[in-house]
Order: sequence, then structure tokens, then C-alpha cells
Amino acid sequence: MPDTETPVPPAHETALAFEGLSVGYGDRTILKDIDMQVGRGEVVAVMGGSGSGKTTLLRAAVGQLAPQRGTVRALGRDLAGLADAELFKVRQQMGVLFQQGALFTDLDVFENVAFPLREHTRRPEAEILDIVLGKLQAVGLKAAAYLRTSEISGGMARRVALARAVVLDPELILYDEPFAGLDPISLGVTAQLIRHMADTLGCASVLITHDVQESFAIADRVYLLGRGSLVAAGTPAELSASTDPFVRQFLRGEPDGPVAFHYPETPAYQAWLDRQRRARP
Ligand SMILES: Nc1ncnc2c1ncn2[C@@H]1O[C@H](COP(=O)(O)OP(=O)(O)OP(=O)(O)O)[C@@H](O)[C@H]1O
Repeated sequence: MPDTETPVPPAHETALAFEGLSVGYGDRTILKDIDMQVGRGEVVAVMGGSGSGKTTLLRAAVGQLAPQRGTVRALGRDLAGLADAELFKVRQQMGVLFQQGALFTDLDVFENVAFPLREHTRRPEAEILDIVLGKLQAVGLKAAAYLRTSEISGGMARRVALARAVVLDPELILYDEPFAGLDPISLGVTAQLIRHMADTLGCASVLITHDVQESFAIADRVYLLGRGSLVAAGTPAELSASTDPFVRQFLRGEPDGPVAFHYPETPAYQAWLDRQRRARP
């Protein structure tokens, strides 16, 4: 059956929920006791310093990393219980915009955005043309459809990647550092686009970022990671008014305070150092 005839299921009110989540690598726990919810149409920013576990949380959200404890529910499904084929289906309803939003360099702008449609649906070419031009229009690049990726700027490439991330009308979009390396204008434009996508498509959006100004301008709620857990959660206004030293240090970008500059010395580091010293008597 062509997928145009597939009835569209109602969108989930809560697109993503972490409950008592602990995640990490091997027996090392990076984050513990994480409770977080992202509703339909909401933009939620997940912030935290370098190495605080933002990407780790993103991996848990897409089912790439299994919880050590607690649950990850995405689009109504507990990801831990899913077979590969089911997980694949859930992921199809998620748009993920990776850090560099890498485009396929051998395809033009149009074909880059059309790619997920060709991979996951069997829509006729005329429909693909309409959908792709519609998404490119949403990011202001309809007339750039014919350009090669070598002919567009970095900021434009990011917008093309955004159009590609939403081309299947995902219920949930995860953005990994969408502002990294953008000039101030492209940065503002990208932030407004993310808000616009959430408002017009009704998709739940999670923004992994350390850019305070841009994310506070568009987020409904902000979660701040630190010290291996959730340090604060609330609206941008609530976090801005917080007197918590950790929150204040992060928001003001102060070098000194409760946020440690140094990567923690772990037993694994000590063992490595001992080996190095033994090898250099
Ligand atoms: N594949 C991995 N195996 C083992 N440890 C990892 C792995 N990936 C990340 N880590 C560790 O997990 C911790 C959190 O890393 P993560 O990449 O989630 O941080 P982040 O907040 O996204 O950082 P940044 O803002 O610098 O990208 C770090 O201490 C890192 O060394």
C-alpha cells in the first residue's frame, strides 16, 4: 500500500520522557537520576558544560545507549523493550540534526533534503518535489534547491540539514549543538527557525547546546546538567532568576565557581598514569 494512504496516528502529547534515568559507558555512570519531559510543540534546551553528558543523553534518547537504570520513553514506547525493527520505526519519527549536520557532498540541495523520503517512503516524484520545496521554503532556501553543496555557505548548509531533519514531519526533533560555528546572524536565524518548526509542525524539540543567549530566547524550558546529574530545570526566566551558584556560574560564563574546570581524576586515570610511570623507570 502506498504510504500516502496510511492513516496518520495522533501525535503523542509527551514525545520524550526520561524517568529516573542513569546512563553511561561500561560500568562508568555519566548521568544519574534524570527526569525530563518534552511535550508536543515544546522547545526544551539541554545545557551544560563540556563533558557534562549532553551528547550522552542524546544517545539515550535515540536508543543508541541503553539505560543503566530508569527508562527512556520516546513517542509512547519504552526504548529498552524494543526489537531492532521497532526501534528503527520509532527513529523514523524522530529527526536528528547532528552537530555538523553533514550533507551528502555528491548530491545537490534538493536531493539532500529528498534523501529520507526516498529511503523511507514510496511517494511519487511529484509529491517529493512539493514536500522538499515546501521544507526548503520553510528554511528560506527554496530557490537554492538546484545548487551543489560546494556552492552554499556553512550557514546555508545548516539550514539545508534542518530541512532534511524535518522532511518526514517528525514528532520529535533532536538538535545537537545547532549553533556551533555559526556567525551571529545565522545563529539568530537558526534559533528562530527551530522555534518556527516547533510552532508550525507541532513537533517536540530538544536542543543540546551551551549557547545561553540563543537557547533562552526560544526555549520553553531549560534543563541544566552538571555534577553528573540535573542541576536545575525551569523556564528561562526561572533559571535567570536562580540564586544557585552553579546556575549563576553557568549562565554568566564565569571561570571560577562550582563547575570544575579540570576533568575528574578517576581510578582509570590513576591506573593509566601508573602504567606510564612503570614504562618510564
Ligand atoms: N563512547 C564513549 N565511551 C566512554 N566514555 C565516553 C564516550 N563518549 C563520551 N564519554 C564520556 O562521557 C562524558 C560526557 O561526554 P559527552 O560527550 O556526553 O559530553 P557533552 O556534554 O556532550 O560535551 P561537549 O559539550 O564537550 O560535547 C565525558 O566524560 C566523556 O569522556
